[in-house]
Amino acid sequence: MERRGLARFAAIKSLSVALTSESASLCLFRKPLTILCSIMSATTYIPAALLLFVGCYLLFRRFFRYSIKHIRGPTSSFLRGNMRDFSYQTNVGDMDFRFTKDYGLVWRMEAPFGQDILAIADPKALQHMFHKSGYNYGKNADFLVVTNLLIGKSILYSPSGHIHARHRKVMNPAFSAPQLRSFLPLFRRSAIKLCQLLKEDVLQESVSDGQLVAMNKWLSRTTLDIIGESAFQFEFGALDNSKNEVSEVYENLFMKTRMDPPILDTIFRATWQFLPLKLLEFVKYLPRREYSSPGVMKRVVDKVASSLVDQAIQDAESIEIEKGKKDVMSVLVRANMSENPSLRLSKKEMMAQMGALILAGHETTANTLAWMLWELAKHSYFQNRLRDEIRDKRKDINSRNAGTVIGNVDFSIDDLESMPFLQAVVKETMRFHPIAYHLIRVAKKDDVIPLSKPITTSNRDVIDQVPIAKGQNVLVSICAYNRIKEIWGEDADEFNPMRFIEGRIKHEFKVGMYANLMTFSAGMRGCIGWRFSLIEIQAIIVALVENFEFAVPPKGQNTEVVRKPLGLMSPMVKGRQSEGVLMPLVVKVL
Ligand code: HEM
Repeated sequence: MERRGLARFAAIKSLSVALTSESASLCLFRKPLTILCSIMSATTYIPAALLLFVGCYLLFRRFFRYSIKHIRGPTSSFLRGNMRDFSYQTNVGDMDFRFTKDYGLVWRMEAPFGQDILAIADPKALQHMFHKSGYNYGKNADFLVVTNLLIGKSILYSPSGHIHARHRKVMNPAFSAPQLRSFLPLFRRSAIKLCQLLKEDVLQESVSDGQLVAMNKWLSRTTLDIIGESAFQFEFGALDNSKNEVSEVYENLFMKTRMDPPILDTIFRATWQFLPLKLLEFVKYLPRREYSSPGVMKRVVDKVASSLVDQAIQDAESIEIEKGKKDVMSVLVRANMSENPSLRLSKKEMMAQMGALILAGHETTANTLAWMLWELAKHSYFQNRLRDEIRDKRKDINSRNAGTVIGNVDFSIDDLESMPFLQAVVKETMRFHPIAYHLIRVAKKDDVIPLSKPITTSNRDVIDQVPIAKGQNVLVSICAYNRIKEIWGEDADEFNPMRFIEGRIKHEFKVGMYANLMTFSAGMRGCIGWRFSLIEIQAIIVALVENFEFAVPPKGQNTEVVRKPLGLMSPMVKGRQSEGVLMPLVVKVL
């Protein structure tokens, strides 16, 4: 409390200095005050100058560039903007669903210092931004700084279009459909190992009607092992519970860095977009957990990554091994080596890609699976229907293999793809629980964003396009787009996989890369691992539903699950947030 008070005092002090003192330069020329001024300058003039600069810039934007002040939206405070609505929702989407109801598919919010944010869920606007605007909508400073702290300058970081295109070109071959199909046996091995562990080590035989299990923890270990083996032929050994540094630093990473951010921190971050990225690299020295813990993770991943990248480079030089090694990193290293030397990724960039794959491809899939199990636990009818489909397919597989000595005894990609209800459950979970619920983009030049549905402004004008100025912050509401009733049906606020079977979804605009959802984003920066993730999810969910029955814990056991906004939507139990990410389910062996 005391420290917060001091920080608040410092901020108020710097603001008052900015407003009342004479200019810093004049001060330095007055001899008696010189020493005092130079001591004060570091603590007061720098933030004061920053605030003045931000203030002038915002005034300039408001009066001389396109303003979006006429777009309707919620009220906000000048210092905090709408950051409370944004970061302190009980459940991800509470804010977006309320605002789309009040204002339509486009609304205006504010960041600190009255900076406007244009929030968008409109499909035509999203199609324009993600498919028709090239690299005109870049990532914001907050995302760039934090990913750089966490993993370095990977594909996720690349601030400019040409850097990103270079990364993507080298990475694409590792994510081709045939390459990913070859991973299914590996995914199934891990899924079956998870089932064995649950049966043998976790669930007690004496408890016949099910036992409470923190399923998220097991799913997270499984997906970490999978990404280690398939991406780098590296065994994290997370399922075997062998304590390893990587799974330890990842545990509750998003909670440590993103949960309930203090308001001063939010205000501080709001100034980042006005500062050079090089300068912002120094935030890692700030004595706060938000900025120091990503560095700890980076050091741990770098230690593993350095030798793995060296090994992959050595292997790529040997033609024999080249034919054998199929892990993502080996394919990536080979693609890099055949690239024009001036376009090749450096060793540091390759190491950062490893961090990116662990960061983007581990908890995302684990959390999606956790929400899928939760929905199946809540809707036993859907769970039983899925299990029936799996058992029917199992019979087909067994009869296909009958009489063969070495047959294809497990589910193939074709088997999974020919299970319509499984496909529908995956799509509906992706729609209903988009793990990356928001993206923030910044316009790199003036633009006019078209809308599919006109909106009424605060001046009562009806408009079907929004002109914006270079530098405009845009919040892409993935969670709101995925719930638009005109697209997904009147029951869009309910979990119902049948919508994908009955074919009652209306797509006028091509938006997302999978099922026209925005869950994997879209366009040039869309998720490179979407196919990887879908095969992995199917491999795991089929094994779990075939072997276990899932139910939600009985009421009154203090197990109400909420969708916590931690940058990544994470399950937590209301009132037990200090326990970290948690999805408790009653699990029974079948
Ligand atoms: C349910 C699972 C997943 C979801 C919902 C998801 C979602 C996303 C989204 C929304 C983005 C765009 C981020 C942005 O533009 O700021 C993205 C990018 C990315 N994802 Fe995924 N992802 C998932 C799984 C995976 C997996 C399994 C991998 C790797 C094996 C992966 C690797 C990546 C990478 C490397 C990028 C950056 C692509 C680029 O900038 O070109 N993701 N993901």
